[in-house]
Amino acid sequence: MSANPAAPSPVDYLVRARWIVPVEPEGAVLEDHAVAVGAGRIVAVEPWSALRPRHPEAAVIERPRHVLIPGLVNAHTHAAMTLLRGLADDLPLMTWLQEHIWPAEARWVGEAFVHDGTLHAVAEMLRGGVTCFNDMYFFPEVTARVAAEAGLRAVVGLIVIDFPSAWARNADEYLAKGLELHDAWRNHPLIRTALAPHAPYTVADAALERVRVLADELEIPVHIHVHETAEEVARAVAETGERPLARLDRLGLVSPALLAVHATQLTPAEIARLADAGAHVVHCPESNLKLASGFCPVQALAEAGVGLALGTDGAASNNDLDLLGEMRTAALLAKAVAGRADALPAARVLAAATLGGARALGLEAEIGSLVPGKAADLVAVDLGAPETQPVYDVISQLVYAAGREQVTDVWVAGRPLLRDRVLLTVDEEAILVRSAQWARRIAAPPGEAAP
Ligand SMILES: CSC[C@H]1O[C@@H](n2cnc3c(O)ncnc32)[C@H](O)[C@@H]1O
Ligand SMILES: [Zn+2]
Repeated sequence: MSANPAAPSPVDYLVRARWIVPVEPEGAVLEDHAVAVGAGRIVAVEPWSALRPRHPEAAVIERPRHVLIPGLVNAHTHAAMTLLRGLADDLPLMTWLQEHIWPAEARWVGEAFVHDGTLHAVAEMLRGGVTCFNDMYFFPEVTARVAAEAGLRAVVGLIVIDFPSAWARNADEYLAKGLELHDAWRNHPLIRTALAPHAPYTVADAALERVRVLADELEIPVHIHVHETAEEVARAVAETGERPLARLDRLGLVSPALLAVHATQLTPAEIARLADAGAHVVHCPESNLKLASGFCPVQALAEAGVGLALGTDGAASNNDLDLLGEMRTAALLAKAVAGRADALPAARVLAAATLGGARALGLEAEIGSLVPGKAADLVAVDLGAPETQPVYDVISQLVYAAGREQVTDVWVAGRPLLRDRVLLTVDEEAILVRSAQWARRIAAPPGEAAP
């Protein structure tokens, strides 16, 4: 595969790996191939024996025990919540949110919290092979700045929620500030925006209508928690007679722009409607399991042709930002839920964690697979350790046996951000010091200063 043979593009370096899994076509495995990278883009993915003679001057990065995959796309998270990891565990969603997380956020969330928490998340995600994350949190301009400075991609949520926070007082102000943010970052190569109304139960119709109009006008995605639990749906039906997804549909939000996060409660008619509309579901299996929220029917969604992406959710409900691990959980859980061992096979779940996320975020032309012309967002995973040997099937090894600690190198737009497990653009030690300081303050009893 080459970009355009008539006009050869300049090549800066070649990454040669034992295996390359380009994700397009799904399930393909290339042995002893290399990716040629020029000006931050993939110029070619070809056998080493063909590529090297054409680019004898190019620098070479050899990864002889590794598989090279596209950067992972974490399609739903709240990055700054790394600072609340482990604060409140073993609770159901609404108790967790209302009695623990929202009070903690009301007390602690500000620019410094979002800066330090997001930086911590960026370090964790890069070390796990995530090169793009779709975020929903307060102070999104801080999230955008942290991601841009670290050099990874972020889709930053223009959040809306019907309660005041340190960032905005009401839906009008959330949206006004979101629009400012959208304008400020519109030409940045790594940062995009999405409208991010929190959930049907926290955003009124009037604001959701404005979200729909803005999404159409700006041509950006709409990212929302929906049908996360049976309780959410039952309460909406009891109060309004309408299921939340039906309400979103009535307001014009069920469209190709929709990222429906969680979606554990779906009737066959709702699955058909999501498919018909071209909407996307973001599956967050570990958060759903931990909060006992329910099971997303991924096999039924796949059979209906609904686009599937994968997310970790925040570190306060997961409790990690490990998308490689999330792939494994998703694949295993799908089998248990569908009662079929062939549900969500390894190649399909890898596609969900890469191309599926890229598609949901409107970034398919740019990222999600190793195809000439796309950005060089690459991840090398070392399969040489005993834990991942012997190798019969590389993709199965990656999904069912590999751990994120086997990610050795990460490039975004051709720029190395992790080399031999060392972060190159963020100061890991300083992050850990800051996070420990936050934890001491947050854990201190109210009224007492942190030790
Ligand atoms: C408006 S900023 C995002 C808001 O969402 C909260 N949150 C984190 N995880 C979940 C979840 O699984 N369901 C619903 N809301 C969640 C987070 O704490 C922020 O307040
Ligand atoms: Zn969430």
